[in-house]
This record gives sequence, C-alpha cells and structure tokens, in this order.
Amino acid sequence: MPRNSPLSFPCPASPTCTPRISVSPAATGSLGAMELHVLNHPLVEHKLTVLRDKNTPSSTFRELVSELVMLEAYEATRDLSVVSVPIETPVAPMTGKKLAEPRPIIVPVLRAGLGMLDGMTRLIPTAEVGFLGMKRDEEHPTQQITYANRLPEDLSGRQCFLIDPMLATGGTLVAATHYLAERGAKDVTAINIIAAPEGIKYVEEHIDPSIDFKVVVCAVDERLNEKCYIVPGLGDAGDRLYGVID
Ligand SMILES: O=P(O)(O)OC[C@H]1O[C@H](OP(=O)(O)OP(=O)(O)O)[C@H](O)[C@@H]1O
Ligand SMILES: O=c1cc[nH]c(=O)[nH]1
Ligand SMILES: [Mg+2]
Repeated sequence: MPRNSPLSFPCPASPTCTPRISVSPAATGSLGAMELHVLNHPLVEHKLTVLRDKNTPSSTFRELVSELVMLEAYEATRDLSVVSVPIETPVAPMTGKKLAEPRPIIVPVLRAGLGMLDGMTRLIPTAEVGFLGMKRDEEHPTQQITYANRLPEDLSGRQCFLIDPMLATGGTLVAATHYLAERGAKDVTAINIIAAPEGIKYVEEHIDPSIDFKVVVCAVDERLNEKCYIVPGLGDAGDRLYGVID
C-alpha cells in the first residue's frame, strides 16, 4: 500500500519514531494562518464525557459522534457561501438565502471519519462527498498509509470539510489536506472531535499557508502518550465505532 512521501519530524511523544508525511514543498516548515475553534458548550461537554467513557457501547458511541458533529458543524459552516434568492412566503415576497454553487464537499477520512458523515450530510444534504482512506501505521504511528483516494478532480473554488474524530500527531490531517490541495482546494475546514496540543502545533507549522484553513474541535486534551494516542482521549475512535479489525 502506498505510503505518503517523506517529511521527517520527531514524534512529540516518541522522538525515536520518524514519520513520513506528505506535504507540498511550499508548506514544509512554514507557519500557516490556521484558525482554531474549540467549542465551549455544556451539551458538547456532556456528550463528550459519555463518548470518552470506556463503558459506552458502540451503538451509543456512534449516535454521540453523529450528534457532536452536528453541533460542531454549526460553527464550522459559519462561512458557507450563500446567494440571495427571491421567494414568496404565504404573507409577502422576500429575499432569502440559499447555499451557493459549487456545492460544498465533505471528505471523511476512513474509517473513523465515516462515523461523522451522516451528521454532516443531514445538515448539508446538497453537499458532495469524497473519500480518503488512511490509517496510521501502528508500529510507527506518525506514518500513515493511504489506501483510498476518491476525490473530485477539481476542488478549486470548493469549500471542503475534512471530517475525522481524532487529531493526534496531526500527520493524517496534514496529509489529507495535501490531497485536497493537490486538486486545487484553497478553503479547507477540518472538523475533529478531540485534538492533542502536539498535533495542533504540527498542523499549524505544516499546513500550506496559501490555504484558508480552519480547525473546529470539541476539546483539546492534555497530551499524546508513548503510542501517540491522545490522553485522556477516548481510545481508538475507529475501533470504538466499528470494532477491532487488525
Ligand atoms: O493525528 P494522527 O496521529 O495522524 O492520528 C489521527 C488518525 O488516527 C485515527 O485513524 P486510524 O489510523 O486509527 O485509522 P482508523 O480510522 O481506520 O481506525 C484517526 O481517525 C485519524 O485518522
Ligand atoms: O487517540 C487516538 C489517536 C489516534 N487515533 C485514535 O483513534 N485515537
Ligand atoms: Mg483507528
């Protein structure tokens, strides 16, 4: 399976582990103008607490992921482009707003990002959906293997929403954004549920600065552990959604 082309950086949690992350040459080592939004809301805190609990079963976990992404999407879609449209209500004519063309695109990062897709498409039913299949190499968690890339050829002028519950080292998010940028995307919003401070820093330092890039999360946790898992986090999001497959 293809690995992302190499860019070395020390894993924040395990300096002996050398990652290989694909970024455009222009982005390497540069500081991007990344906007970070952390939701601060009692409902989000309540749902997140149940989600984190190791005793929460997969069925409830899936429902909560779906609900949380809908709450995050409210913030994440604040800048969606709209156009004015004339309509008539039963009482009077008025000018309303509708989502502009081209339609936004939602890209779940498989597997775990699939758990967020239903919530996003319920909110934006007209959005198109692309797919990226990426998984961390468990032996070298700062490296990813890309096993699927099904994106529209041309993403220029499109508002792109990358969805994935976890932002740990940040390697997956940087590589996923690179795949979008390769196709001309200039407006990318990442919606994650939990982020690690190390990953946020990595993304900030490695995202292509020419991209209008925003990250929306429910919480920023304490740190990464020696296996690059988020602490306290929620464990492996993919496994909790769909079970352990390897
Ligand atoms: O910030 P990073 O250190 O790159 O880690 C985050 C990635 O790890 C998880 O996926 P995983 O590799 O476990 O694949 P899965 O969804 O198939 O379980 C998660 O869903 C992210 O895609
Ligand atoms: O804590 C983590 C880190 C990466 N991926 C997960 O699913 N959980
Ligand atoms: Mg996983």
